[in-house]
Amino acid sequence: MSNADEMKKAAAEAALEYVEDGMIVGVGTGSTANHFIDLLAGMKNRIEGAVASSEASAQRLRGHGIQVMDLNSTGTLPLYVDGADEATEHLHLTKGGGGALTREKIVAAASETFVCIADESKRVDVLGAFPLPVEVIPMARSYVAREILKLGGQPELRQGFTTDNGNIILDVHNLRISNPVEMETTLNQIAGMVTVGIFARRPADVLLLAGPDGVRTLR
Ligand SMILES: O=C(CO)[C@H](O)[C@H](O)COP(=O)(O)O
Repeated sequence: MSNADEMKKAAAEAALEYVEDGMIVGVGTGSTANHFIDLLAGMKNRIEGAVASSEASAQRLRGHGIQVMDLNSTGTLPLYVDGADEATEHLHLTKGGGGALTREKIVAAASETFVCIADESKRVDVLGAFPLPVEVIPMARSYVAREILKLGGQPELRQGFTTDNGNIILDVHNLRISNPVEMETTLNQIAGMVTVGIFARRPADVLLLAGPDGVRTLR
């Protein structure tokens, strides 16, 4: 494997091992998750359906003839498969590069097993080099930005972007996240904050990390 896209596809392929007959599968968002959706299409007659973490993924799933289900009618999902912007060996993640972090966090929380799929460029020792996305209620934009500045981060409005929930995204630069659980908890307390793109309180259960020599499984 030479390029990042081939590695993303290899990680997605490895995640198919976790799909069992009759499952309702939670499906994430982004280019790696898109590979997973396309591969899942080959098993569509064996699964009951899927819950999508974004309108974009729901559309792609439907395009393959996979039934998209409402999380309110499925109960706990056995499996959630999604990509990440950054991942540590502790399986702490940052997510939300595609702006779908809120629904991703909901589906991850409602799933028994969260399998994260990524190419090795996503592997980091400390989270925070990739600007951390946070979803914010529009009227709280300035207030939340000031609170983030106090924590040492540099918030930047994602221009021209509205989430599936009608909110804005601030991408936070220069935040060194040495204690992901603590930072996630602190940011979560800010009024007007909808979702923080740190997935540490509910980390991945399995990380499938694809490199030039194959896919490594971290648990
Ligand atoms: O969190 C996400 C979307 O909100 C994605 O999982 C993350 O941005 C990784 O994307 P890609 O697979 O395209 O590299």
